[in-house]
Amino acid sequence: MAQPPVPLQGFLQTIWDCKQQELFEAKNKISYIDLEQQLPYLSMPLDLAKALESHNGPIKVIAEVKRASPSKGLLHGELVAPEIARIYEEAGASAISVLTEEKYFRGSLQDLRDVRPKVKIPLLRKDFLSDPYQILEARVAGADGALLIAAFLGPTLLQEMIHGALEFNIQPLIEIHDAYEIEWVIDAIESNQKRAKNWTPIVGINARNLQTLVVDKEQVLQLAAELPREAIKVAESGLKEPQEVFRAKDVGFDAILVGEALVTAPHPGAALADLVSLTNPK
Ligand SMILES: O=C(O)c1ccccc1NCC(=O)[C@H](O)[C@H](O)COP(=O)(O)O
Repeated sequence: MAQPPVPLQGFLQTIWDCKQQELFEAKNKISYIDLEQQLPYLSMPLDLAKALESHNGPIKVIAEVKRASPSKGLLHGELVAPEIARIYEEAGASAISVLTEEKYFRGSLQDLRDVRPKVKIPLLRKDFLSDPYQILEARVAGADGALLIAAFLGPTLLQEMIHGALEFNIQPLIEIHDAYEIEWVIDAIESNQKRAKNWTPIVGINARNLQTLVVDKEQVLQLAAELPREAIKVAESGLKEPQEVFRAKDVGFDAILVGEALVTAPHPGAALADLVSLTNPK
């Protein structure tokens, strides 16, 4: 099995090993070539970047389908992915993130397949991806975008995975969590923009350090100014309070990604509608 391209610690090392095993099994079940043969029968993905661009207007919300998490355990064990996805769309989500990781988040690619025909907004495959095969899997399952985590991939594999995603018309949400990783992202964007001229990069700053699982929301706000100007900016993790959403908008984020606060709310649709309307004066 492949070794991580950069030294990993804590949760990221654990999940690397787990995903390598899963990848090995998936490739044995269905080959890359068999997946690729399905491409001509798929419709073009929806434009995730366009859906998230705020143009300095109201902040957009990516609502997450999340049953469990490594940091909190079970959040909503009975959650039915296509049902909550419909609720999210009706409540004003601009896109939906579907966690497909099985062991720690209790998600699946089947969730993505089930959600796709039920909503008309873009879908993001949220997982720990390190092989173009998984991007192809995402595309075939109906995703429009895929999360690529800089800390998990390191600079070289990050560039290659972005390239792979763009080849399949999947828009990457490139996730960083510190200033060091911003350099990798800038390099990856520059090298891929030479190949994909009309590509609008989407960059997420995750408040959660994925090695330690510690959440630092202040750091996210400070890092926003360091991101490339042309990038669509997404603030991720731990967001719940109106004040946090206003501050995210003030420092230039286009969108926020919210999971736990929605799936644990008594009425996820109402909780999402509140978040969506906060920065929307209408
Ligand atoms: O949520 C976790 O505990 C977690 C642990 C390790 C790696 C990733 C993790 N979460 C993935 C995410 O990025 C979040 O699901 C997403 O940003 C939404 O966050 P939240 O609103 O705090 O559920």
